[in-house]
Amino acid sequence: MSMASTTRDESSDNDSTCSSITLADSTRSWLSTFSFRRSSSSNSSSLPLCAAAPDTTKSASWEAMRRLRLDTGGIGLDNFRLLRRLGSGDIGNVYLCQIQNSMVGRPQSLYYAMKVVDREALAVRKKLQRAEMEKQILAMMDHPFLPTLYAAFDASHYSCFVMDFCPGGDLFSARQRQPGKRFTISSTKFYAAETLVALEYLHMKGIVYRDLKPENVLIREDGHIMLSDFDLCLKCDVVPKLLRSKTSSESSVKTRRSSAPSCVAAPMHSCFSASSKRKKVVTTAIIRENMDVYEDQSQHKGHDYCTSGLGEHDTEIVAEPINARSKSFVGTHEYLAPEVISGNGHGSAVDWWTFGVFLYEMLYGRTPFKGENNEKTLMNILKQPLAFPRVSSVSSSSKEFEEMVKVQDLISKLLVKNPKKRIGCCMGSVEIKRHEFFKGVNWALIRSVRPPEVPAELNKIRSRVSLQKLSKKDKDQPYQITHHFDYF
Ligand SMILES: Nc1ncnc2c1ncn2[C@@H]1O[C@H](COP(=O)(O)OP(=O)(O)OP(=O)(O)O)[C@@H](O)[C@H]1O
Repeated sequence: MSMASTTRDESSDNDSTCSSITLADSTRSWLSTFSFRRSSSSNSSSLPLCAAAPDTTKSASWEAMRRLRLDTGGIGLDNFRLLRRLGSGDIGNVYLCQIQNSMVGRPQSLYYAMKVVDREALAVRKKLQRAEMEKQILAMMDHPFLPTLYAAFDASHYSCFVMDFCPGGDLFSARQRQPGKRFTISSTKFYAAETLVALEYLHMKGIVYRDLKPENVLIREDGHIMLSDFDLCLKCDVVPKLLRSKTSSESSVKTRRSSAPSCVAAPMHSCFSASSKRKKVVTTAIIRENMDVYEDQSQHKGHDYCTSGLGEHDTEIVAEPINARSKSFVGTHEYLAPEVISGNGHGSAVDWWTFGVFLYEMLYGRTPFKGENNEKTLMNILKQPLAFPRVSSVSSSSKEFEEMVKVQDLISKLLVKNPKKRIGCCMGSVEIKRHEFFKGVNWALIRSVRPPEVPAELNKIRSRVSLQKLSKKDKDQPYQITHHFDYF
C-alpha cells in the first residue's frame, strides 16, 4: 500500500500531560442544563436555552431562495454576490455569498456558503465521482446538524452548491483557541453529542461518513454544529430494524438484507489533498463498495453486544448500515480505522472509530496514535495499545475526574481495533448514547442547549469577514469568481 508523507498543519503541543481541564464559564451551562432540566421541567422558561429559535435563520434562507426561484424562474450564479473565499479543499472552493442586491426586496442580511467545483479539472484528476457523491449526499439531508442544500446549479463546467454559512469556523481552529489547545470535558461532551446525533442521522440514511475530524465539524451562527465535507461517504441501502430484548422477543437484531445495494463507488485512483489541512487520503485499488456486504452477517446475528444494554421490555429502532462494505483506503491518516488500513473491508464501524479519535483529540489536544510520519501513524493505529495522557490538574476527588474516567471508558470502547468488538458496531449510536459519559443528555432537546461558544452577532461577523477590510473600490465591486476561474 503506498503512503504519501503528509505534514500536519498544527502547532499544538504533543506533550503527554494536560495542564488544565477546567469548566469555562461559557460552557458550564452545558452540564447544568441537563441536571437543571431534569429537576425543573415545569419551568422551562428559565432554562439556559438559545435566545432565538434555531430554525429562524433557516426558514428565512429557504424563503429568500423560494422567492428568488419564483422571480427568476431558476437559480444561477448571476443571482449571487460572492463576498469572499471561505476556504478551499481538495475538490473545490467555498465562498461566502449573498443574493444579489439587484434582486428587489431580497433580505440582505442572509448569508450562504457556495461550494464551487470545477468539473473539468476534477475529471482530469479523476475526482469527479467525489463531487457527485457530495452532491447526492447534500441533496438527501434534512437535519439541523447537517448542511441544507438551498440550490444546486451548473455554470459552464462548474457545479455550484448553495448551503448554510457557518461563521464560527471549524472545531480544529476552535480547539487551537482553547487554553492548552484542548476543550473542557463539558465542551467536548456538547460537540461530541451533537456530532453523534449527526452521524446517527447519516447512518439511518445508509451513509457511512468516513471522514470525521474536527476540521469537518463547522460551527453555525448559533454555536451548534454542522458536519461538512461528504465526498468520502460510502452510501448503501439501509433498512431500520426494531431491536427487542431477548426476553421480549426470540430474535435480537433482525438483519434484513437490503433489497438492492446501491453501489456508489469512490474514485479508482490514489490522490492526496493539496490543501494545508490534515490531508485526506483516497486510495482505491480494488473497489467493491457494498459488494461483499453479506459475508459478515453471521457474526452480527445474535451478538450479545446488540441486546445486552436493553431492559426486559425495551425495544429500540436501530438503523446501523452494517451492510455497507468497502475496501477503499480513504480518510485522514490520524483518523484511519485499523480495518481501513489493513484493507480487508470496512463498514459503518469506521465512524465509531473516528468518533473515538475525535473525542480524544478534543480532550487531549492531539490524536492517540500519531507518529513521526504517516507510515508510523498507520503502524501505531494497527499495533499500539491505547494510552491516555496524564491530567495532573484534575484531582481524583473532583467531578471532572469522574467525567474523565467515564469519557476514557467510552474512548476505550470506541478505539477497539477489532471492528466487531467495537461499541456501536451492531446497534450504532443507540449503544453509544447509552454510555455513562452521556448520561443526562437530553437528546431530543439538544438543539436548545446553549453551546459552549456562540459566534458573534451577524453584524460583527459581517464587518470581520468582509466589507470593512476591503478597499473602497472592492467594497463597491463584489468579489468576482474570475479571480480564480477563467470562465467567469
Ligand atoms: N458552510 C460553510 N461555512 C463556512 N465555511 C465553510 C463551509 N463549507 C466549507 N467551508 C470552508 O471551506 C473549506 C473547504 O470546504 P470543504 O472541506 O467542503 O472542501 P473540500 O474540497 O471538500 O475539502 P476536502 O479537501 O476536505 O475534501 C473548509 O475547510 C471550510 O473552512
